[in-house]
Amino acid sequence: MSRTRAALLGCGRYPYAVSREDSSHHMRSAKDFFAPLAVGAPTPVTEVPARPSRMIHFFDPSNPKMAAKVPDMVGVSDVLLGNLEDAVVADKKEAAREGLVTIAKETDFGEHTQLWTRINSLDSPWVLDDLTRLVTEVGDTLDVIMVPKVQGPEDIHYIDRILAQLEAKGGVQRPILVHAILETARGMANVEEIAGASPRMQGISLGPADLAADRRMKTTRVGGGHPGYLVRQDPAKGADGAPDYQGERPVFQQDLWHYTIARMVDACAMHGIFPFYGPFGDIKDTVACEDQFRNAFLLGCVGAWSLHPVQIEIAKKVFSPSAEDVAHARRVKEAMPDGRGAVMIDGKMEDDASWKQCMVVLELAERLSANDPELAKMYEEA
Ligand SMILES: CCC(=O)SCCNC(=O)CCNC(=O)[C@H](O)C(C)(C)COP(=O)(O)OP(=O)(O)OC[C@H]1O[C@@H](n2cnc3c(N)ncnc32)[C@H](O)[C@@H]1OP(=O)(O)O
Ligand SMILES: O=CC(=O)O
Ligand SMILES: [Mg+2]
Repeated sequence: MSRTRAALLGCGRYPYAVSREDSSHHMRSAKDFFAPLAVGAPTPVTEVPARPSRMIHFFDPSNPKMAAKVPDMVGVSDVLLGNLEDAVVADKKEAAREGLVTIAKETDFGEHTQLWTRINSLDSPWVLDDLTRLVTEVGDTLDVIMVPKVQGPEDIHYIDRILAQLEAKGGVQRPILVHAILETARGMANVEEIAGASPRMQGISLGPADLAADRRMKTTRVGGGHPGYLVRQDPAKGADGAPDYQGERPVFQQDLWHYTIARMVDACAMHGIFPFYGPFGDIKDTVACEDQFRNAFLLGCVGAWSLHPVQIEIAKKVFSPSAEDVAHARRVKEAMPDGRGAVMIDGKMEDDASWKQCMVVLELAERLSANDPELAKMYEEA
């Protein structure tokens, strides 16, 4: 804040006055960042556990058919998420919440499948009961709470404190982590602060549907590309040497979500949390779904949402490194065991930096294959 503006606002204590532009007022001191926010709450984690989360499979706990499928999806989906927010109609909100409590109590999720929920938005009439009921009843079974329509770090601070209070009340043994959906323009502008707002932050998902609406983008699709978002090749020259504007000109479709995903990935990487692509609404278009997921994977995302059982397999395929990439990474590691220097492999230069790229692939492959014998076999044979 300028001196003049501080004087005009009547805060003569400049430079100590805290302005809205100064983000430091959002932060707790570094020393107490990892202290519990309520007496009796579990100690926050200092590092987010890197559990396989290639797909976050959504189900509606108020839908008996979907609920009945949950036990069979344990071990199939890395994450099962009981959705309470959008897609669950208002008169089913309580049934969905109670359905999720029952599922959490009655299902053995084993070692490899996590249980998440997506609560209603913070301004809704349901969210307080969502949190109170779930955390005190099944808090030890819930791994992550997904918070929709997060606008800024203040939303995470609210969730952080109330979770600590409820964990203490319910005797929850380990902290429940928090995942934010990036689906408002303000959330987008604050994405770095959201990512670093609490030690509970596990990750962020892109929510392309709500984000498109909030930004007033003119697409009615749920994620994926758009044929109208393109660049066109220059016109060829006609017989007279002038541009032939009527001739055929190839067009190249561009990625509508490139900026958003890339920025989200940077915010997450900077804070040691995990980025995810969100929903792909065209369930029947499994090819384009795979393309969208792969774009996100290549840019750094660790997983995507699955809205229908058919999308689980797509995510598994895309978010597990390919056998070819694993084989290449191993060759680089063998050629440069300590990751230093420069070598040629198949006519390509490899050095300290490309060695690190290879380590990213190998570490992910190792982590995933520890839970998945089929994948382990594929990598072994690669
Ligand atoms: C866009 C912004 C967002 O917030 S996205 C996140 C919110 N939306 C959701 O969670 C949607 C979840 N998915 C669904 O509601 C359904 O999959 C939709 C898209 C409506 C399609 O359902 P439906 O027409 O029944 O598909 P289908 O006939 O091919 O289903 C075959 C069998 O599979 C079941 N199924 C369907 N989806 C799920 C699911 N997500 N989890 C578990 N089971 C699912 C169906 O019930 C059907 O079962 P059955 O064979 O009849 O016993
Ligand atoms: O919640 C997800 C979205 O795309 O909106
Ligand atoms: Mg949404």
